[in-house]
This record gives sequence, C-alpha cells and structure tokens, in this order.
Amino acid sequence: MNPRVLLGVNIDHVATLRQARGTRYPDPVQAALMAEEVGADGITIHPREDRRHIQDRDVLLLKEVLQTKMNLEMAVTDAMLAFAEQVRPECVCLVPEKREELTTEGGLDVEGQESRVAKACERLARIGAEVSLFIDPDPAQIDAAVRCGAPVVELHTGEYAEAETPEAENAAFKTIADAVAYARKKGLIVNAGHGLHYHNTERVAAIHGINELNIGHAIIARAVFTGLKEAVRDMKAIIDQARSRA
Ligand SMILES: CC(=O)[C@@H](O)[C@H](O)COP(=O)(O)O
Ligand SMILES: NCC(=O)COP(=O)(O)O
Repeated sequence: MNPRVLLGVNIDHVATLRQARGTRYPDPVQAALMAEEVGADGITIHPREDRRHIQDRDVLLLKEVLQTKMNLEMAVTDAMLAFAEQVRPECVCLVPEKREELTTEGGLDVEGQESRVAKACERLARIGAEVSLFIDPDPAQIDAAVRCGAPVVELHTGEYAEAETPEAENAAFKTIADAVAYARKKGLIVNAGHGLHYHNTERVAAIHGINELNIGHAIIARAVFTGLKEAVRDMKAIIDQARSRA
C-alpha cells in the first residue's frame, strides 16, 4: 500500500477572524486542539512579521499544548530566527514574505540568496528543527535547497490552485508532479500546499512521493458552514431560555 499522506492544518485563518475584531475568540489554540482530535498530523502557523493574525502568545501556548507537531512558517530574518530559537518548534518552514501581500504569493528564492538560506538552515538545525523550504516547483530551486542542506521542501501549489482554465491547471499540475519526482530523486522529503481546497486536493494527494499537505483556508472556510446551524441553534437556545425565565 502507498504510504499515508500527512495533513498539516494551517490555523492562521482562525486568528485572522479574531484579530479582525480584537476579541478573545475564536482562539487558534482551541482550533489546533480540535484539528488534532480528529486526526490532523500537525499544525501549521505563519506568524507574520507584522503579526496580522497569529500572535506570539498563540505560538508559545501552542508549543505547550500540541500533541502532534508545530510547523512554524516564517520569513528568513534575524528576528524570526531568534523567535524560532525561543520557541523550538519541531518543524520550521522558511517562506518569502511581503508586507503588502494578501497571502504568500510565490516560493522562496533559495537560488538567489543561497548563503543566507544555508546559514538559516544551519541555525535551525542546531535547535533540532526539521527545516523545510517553501519553494516553487522548479528544479533550480530544488537543487539550491539541496545545496543549503534542507532535508525537506514544500512545493507552492498556488499556480495550480489559481489556474483559470483546465489547460493551465493541467500544466501546473504536471509541473508539481515532475518537481515531486525530481526532489525525491535528490533525496528530499516533499510536502506541498497553498490554496488547496475540496475540489483540487485529491489529485495532488495522489502524486507518488508526496509526504504532507498543508491546508488551511479551505478547511476553516468549510468549518463555517459545517458548524453554522449548530451555532445559530445555540444562540436561539440562549435567547429562548432567557425569555422563559423572564
Ligand atoms: C506558506 C503558505 O503558503 C501559507 O501558509 C501562507 O504562509 C499563509 O500565510 P497567510 O496565512 O498569511 O495567508
Ligand atoms: N504552507 C501552505 C499552507 O499552510 C497552506 O495554507 P492555505 O493556503 O491552505 O491557507
């Protein structure tokens, strides 16, 4: 039988909802524990440099309570490296980051900043973190990741997820499948993610050699609807009980 593909659940989007109103809820820590309860193999978080969603408090609490593993996505900066050294997550995924972007727009240019990325990999390996590089499905970036000593790459699936025609989707899919085969041949563990949802994940999960998929936005978005009826019923019950006691 083919080895199981692991699912890392990205809970940034729960924090985004909380930060939008500055409330205490919904708590991404609670979301992580619920995801673990039903089989998530790991929890992915991306504390951005501007802390627009996941907060340091979330990361530190999660480190204390997670039963699976924390996959800390972060920019390659001194401040983030120091934070990782404080948190000591099981896994770190180095990602590119731009302040003005809505979400991560492409892979990390490892080839263009090899010595900086190699030094970051070394520093993270020293705290025992499994380091992955979030890269485009591009053989040149895969070669650079190998030279940097990263044991894992995560292939950015954004182009596939955002393709506007079946032809473009097929072409992007083939690029990913070829990159998985190439990276496996180079001895890397291969993960993938970004923009995967309920209609486009099956095909990627079936690619031979994929180890783990990291998925967040689609899961949290679906949870709104799978949980909405119960949430309305709960509020109705509070209101009805208040009237019956009045
Ligand atoms: C690396 C990646 O593709 C996503 O995890 C992304 O980092 C999510 O960041 P946002 O949650 O800020 O969109
Ligand atoms: N590393 C990719 C990831 O975490 C995916 O997040 P999302 O695009 O599914 O929200």
